[in-house]
Amino acid sequence: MTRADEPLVWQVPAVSRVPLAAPVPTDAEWSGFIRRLESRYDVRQVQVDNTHTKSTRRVSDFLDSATRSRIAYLLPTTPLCQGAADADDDVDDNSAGYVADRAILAVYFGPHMQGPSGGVHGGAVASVLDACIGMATNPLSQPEGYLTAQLTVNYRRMMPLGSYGVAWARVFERDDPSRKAYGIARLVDGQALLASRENGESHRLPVYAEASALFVRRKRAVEGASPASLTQRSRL
Ligand SMILES: CCCCCCCCCCCCCC(=O)SCCNC(=O)CCNC(=O)[C@H](O)C(C)(C)COP(=O)(O)OP(=O)(O)OC[C@H]1O[C@@H](n2cnc3c(N)ncnc32)[C@H](O)[C@@H]1OP(=O)(O)O
Repeated sequence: MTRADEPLVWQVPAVSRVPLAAPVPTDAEWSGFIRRLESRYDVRQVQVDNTHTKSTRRVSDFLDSATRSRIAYLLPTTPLCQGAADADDDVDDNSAGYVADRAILAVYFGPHMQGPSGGVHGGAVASVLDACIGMATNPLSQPEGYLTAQLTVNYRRMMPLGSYGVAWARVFERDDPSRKAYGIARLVDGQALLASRENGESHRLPVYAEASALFVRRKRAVEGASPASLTQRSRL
């Protein structure tokens, strides 16, 4: 066997596990965190159909599995724009005209999202910011929905592994004739955010990353798709 025929063997040094700042939250801890966000920010968690049995599924499965389901999408209870559905509307009633233009995405960055030693992978951070702006742009996951055309991420500080992240996004411009929507998002430490809110502090929290994005609406709806199932529609 010549040297060229030898199988390539990667010499990977042993990697020691980085101790996390906070252990992976239990179900109770995670839902407690989400309920606190809901009450402080007048938002409600969107219940997504993640059963793989319906064509209505619109949840970002990739993020759901990457975070081991420690991810939550939250929308304002009071839409900013006109045409909001009445709070008592039936779930199937097309959720008429709900335009949020804002969204919050809560996520726990666990060991499976490691990038640099002790820090969250930049791709994971970008995905979270992208999904958050996507949610604000198209909160009902309409089938003729928006796709990311451009995403720019500014990484300001390394997000430590083992932290609760909260991203908030805002759509600041929609140009319907050209099917464009422009949005921004920021990622902060979720526990620091809640603590400052609950203590009535007004100083600005450190931003770990921020993004701006251009979303473009598809020309045609995707075949067979319909709006996402919002099982707690009446709470929005
Ligand atoms: C309730 C649900 C709960 C769960 C929620 C989970 C939320 C998760 C959310 C997850 C979200 C994750 C989201 C994802 O991960 S989306 C996945 C990643 N993105 C993609 O795959 C997109 C791929 N690209 C395309 O499909 C097409 O290129 C698109 C659709 C984008 C445009 O192709 P289309 O043929 O339709 O466009 P057009 O040529 O008619 O142009 C129309 C206008 O747009 C302008 N333009 C177009 N492209 C660009 C560009 N790149 N930069 C700047 N400008 C651009 C263009 O100049 C024109 O403007 P004007 O000249 O008229 O002024």
